[in-house]
Amino acid sequence: MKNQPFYRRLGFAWHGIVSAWRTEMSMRQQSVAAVGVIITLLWLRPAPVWWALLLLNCGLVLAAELFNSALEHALDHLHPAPHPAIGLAKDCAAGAVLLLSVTGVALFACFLCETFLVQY
Ligand SMILES: Nc1ncnc2c1ncn2[C@@H]1O[C@H](COP(=O)(O)OP(=O)(O)OP(=O)(O)O)[C@@H](O)[C@H]1O
Repeated sequence: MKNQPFYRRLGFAWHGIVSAWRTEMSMRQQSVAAVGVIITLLWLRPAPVWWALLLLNCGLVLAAELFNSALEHALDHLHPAPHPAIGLAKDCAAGAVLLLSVTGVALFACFLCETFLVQY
């Protein structure tokens, strides 16, 4: 399955995103939050640096969520029985999503402060 044509690899990646959307509630929640950020950017039209920072953070959260989901699928398949190492690995992956979500909220708060408190 290595070195497939580009359109097929795109299909595999799209399949992963759609599967995560269907099976993971947190993926759907993070996607809704990202859409909210995009709507806010389109509404307030801030400086390009805010677009870059906020879109980058949204992308990082969703990518971390996909990695988290990938790890869960692989671990559950390879070792279905409970084990402390499996639990710790899943907790670390969830921690990565949490950290990026916290930076996203902090960034969004800074953006709103600059827009509504500093400018007006
Ligand atoms: N096989 C296991 N052995 C030990 N602990 C586990 C195991 N599977 C899950 N856990 C514990 O349960 C938690 C939740 O795991 P689960 O696979 O249900 O993820 P989830 O609730 O779908 O998380 P997310 O919302 O990030 O997708 C893990 O973070 C871990 O602490």
